[in-house]
Amino acid sequence: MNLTKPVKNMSRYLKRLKEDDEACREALKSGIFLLYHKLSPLLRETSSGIYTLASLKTSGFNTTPFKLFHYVNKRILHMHLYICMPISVDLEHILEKVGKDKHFVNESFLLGCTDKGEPQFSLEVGDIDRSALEQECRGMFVDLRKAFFMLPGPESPLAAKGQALLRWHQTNCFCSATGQPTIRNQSGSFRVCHSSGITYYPKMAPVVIVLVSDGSRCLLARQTMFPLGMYSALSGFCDMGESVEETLHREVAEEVGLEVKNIQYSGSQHWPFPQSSFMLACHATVNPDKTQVNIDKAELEDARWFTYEEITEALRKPPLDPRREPPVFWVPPSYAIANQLIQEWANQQQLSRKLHGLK
Ligand SMILES: NC(=O)C1=CN([C@@H]2O[C@H](COP(=O)(O)OP(=O)(O)OC[C@H]3O[C@@H](n4cnc5c(N)ncnc54)[C@H](O)[C@@H]3O)[C@@H](O)[C@H]2O)C=CC1
Ligand SMILES: [Mg+2]
Repeated sequence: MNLTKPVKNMSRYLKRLKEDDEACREALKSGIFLLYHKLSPLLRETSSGIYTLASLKTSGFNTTPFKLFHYVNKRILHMHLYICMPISVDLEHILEKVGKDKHFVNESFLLGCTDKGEPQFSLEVGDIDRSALEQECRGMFVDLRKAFFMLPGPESPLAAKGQALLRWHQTNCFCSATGQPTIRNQSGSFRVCHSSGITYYPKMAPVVIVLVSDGSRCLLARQTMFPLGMYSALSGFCDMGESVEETLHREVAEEVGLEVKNIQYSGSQHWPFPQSSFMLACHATVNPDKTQVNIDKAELEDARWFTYEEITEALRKPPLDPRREPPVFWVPPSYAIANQLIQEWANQQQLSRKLHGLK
């Protein structure tokens, strides 16, 4: 069975790998592996100075994305050209060199599939000497928060998913009912306690994130732990049994003392921080004559209404460069769903301004 051939029905194929241990072990032989050291993903710098997730193979060939830059409307678009480059050493060989048995790859977890049908896995190598491995793999392990700023857009969610799955398995090795070890299936889609019969599945914590508008301004807030100058949309974890709408009303009332209406769903995103959050993004409005914020100082450092002009200027700013001073006011980068909400709000404002003959 050649598992690297393009697969017509990717979802069915992945379902099979998730559920069938034998098929998953077979897929490992032709898989692509993302390595993590203490949950930090392995990145590689390409010849053009761009960072990418280092993907290793067991078959002696390595897929390396090469990127071209393209300017459209003053925005940089990354264009990926995937080419197959033979590498002198493969993952099994590397693992052997750093003292690991080649069967160590069986400890990987299934992440998904490339669009060419190649199965992707994440593997934690935390007990291996970090610098020896970095040297062998010609890459470096980078903290995920930092990696998010370095990786091209489409690679960040994959890096996040890989970390989330590894973290979940690391923290669910024992059954909370019996204290007995839990055993994973080959793909890592669940763990079972054979003593109690309980099956544990990887979990995400639902979080509602909402951009509140008063019609001409939007409300952004910052927590003390945010990077200097960054303001984001309001957010909060769902309590047990709550609907998205209930969480949204409660969080806005708790954090800024406002009453919202006209809730509109925008989109969702898996977010690896603080553990594994499932962000549900919405827009909502307040009555324009009831906009006085009453900040809960235990949760937020500040919350302010921002004008269309302030928002469009913040959106125009280039991605944050960690080597430079952060700007006085900036919004979360494009890989965060908060940015999508802010962008949508700005587009909506632009449209209604045009309709009213404003600039
Ligand atoms: N991707 C994005 O665009 C954004 C993502 N976020 C994420 O949303 C998360 C939640 O937003 P916050 O305003 O901080 O939530 P929040 O307003 O509910 O406050 C956090 C507090 O809630 C409690 N809590 C309840 N359930 C929890 C759980 N399952 N895990 C952790 N803490 C829990 C803890 O006491 C914690 O200190 C943040 O940690 C952040 O990573 C926040 C803004 C933007
Ligand atoms: Mg909050």
